[in-house]
Amino acid sequence: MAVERREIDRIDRELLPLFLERMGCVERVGELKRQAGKPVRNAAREQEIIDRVSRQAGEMGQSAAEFYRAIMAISRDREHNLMGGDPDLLELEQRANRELQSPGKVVCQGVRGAYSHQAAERLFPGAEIGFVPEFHEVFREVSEGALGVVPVENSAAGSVTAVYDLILKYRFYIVGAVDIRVEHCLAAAAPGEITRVLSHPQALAQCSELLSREGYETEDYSNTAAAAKAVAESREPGLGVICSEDAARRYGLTILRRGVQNVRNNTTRFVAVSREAVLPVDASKISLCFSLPHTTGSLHSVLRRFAGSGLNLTKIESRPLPGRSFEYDFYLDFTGCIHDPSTLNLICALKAELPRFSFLGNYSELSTEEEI
Ligand SMILES: C=C(O[C@@H]1C=C(C(=O)O)C=C[C@H]1O)C(=O)O
Repeated sequence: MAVERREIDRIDRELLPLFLERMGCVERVGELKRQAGKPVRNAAREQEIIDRVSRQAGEMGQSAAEFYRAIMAISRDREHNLMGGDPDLLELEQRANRELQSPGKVVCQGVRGAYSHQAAERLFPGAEIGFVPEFHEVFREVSEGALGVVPVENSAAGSVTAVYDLILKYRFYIVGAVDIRVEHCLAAAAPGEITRVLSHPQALAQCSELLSREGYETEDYSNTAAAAKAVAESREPGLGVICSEDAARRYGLTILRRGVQNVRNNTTRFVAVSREAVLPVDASKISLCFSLPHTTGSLHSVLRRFAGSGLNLTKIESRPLPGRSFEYDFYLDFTGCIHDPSTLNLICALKAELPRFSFLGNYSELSTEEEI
């Protein structure tokens, strides 16, 4: 094997100067494009190269194409880097507030005592919190300057797709995130036998084991905290509710059982949205969105850029574009800080190359553990 390894080393010694020479040419092409105000990416030229090397490489055609796609992605990143990046993003990175100014109004969906309310209090302690019945109303308030707090994902039930659709529609900035432990309890207006239980269908589903074991009748309600309020007001005997302890206490209910959800670790992630960007120096999570052309490997070629920059992807969600057949917007979270020059360069490159691209923010995430 030693002989072959020496051969490989020799080939690598010959490849490296060629690679560097090619990068030198790329830099000169990049400079000419900058002077001419031309975009970095030239898809037709790249396709020509891919077709040529695939043909010339015979049965290794596919692998050669893959190899050249990687080289060209590296070349484009170099060109973007030399061009200095997207002026709007560079300006935003420099100028955006490093800290959230004292939050004025904070708005969430539901009523007092809802899990959204807990999330808003964790994110913005001491702020004035308002409530609206629907998610789209939260976004409308944000367009008028409020901060919004909305749920995006539950560890058992998955993404809240209606909220992702609004995030993608409005493209406000995400300025914070928090994980809230969803600990349901069974409560009633007074101690005694329960026969019927009100709650949000999600909460009833999350407590299905207890409900069927006890043979309770169930009734859907718009919101867990609103159900708690209704039970407190009705005082109907035998009527119970599945809600948070906080909501039960808030509406003066008697807690009959705690921790009644099927799964012990049930967590919902909330994000804070704002019209204004806030980019703390120690922010650790970046969100962005874009759409992709319907071509083989288009998502892969984007994801490879993250891997190549050593960035860890934590979430990807695709949502259909309204009014188009099977075209999608992608929403992405990854760990990173926009103030890191190589990360900023990657975001600028993606902005220049991807349709419908938006940088949605850079923030830190509060975890449930910090609560205990
Ligand atoms: C170098 C260029 O810029 C980009 C990189 C390419 C490459 O590495 O071969 C090809 C096309 C462009 O997308 C160029 O336009 O030739």
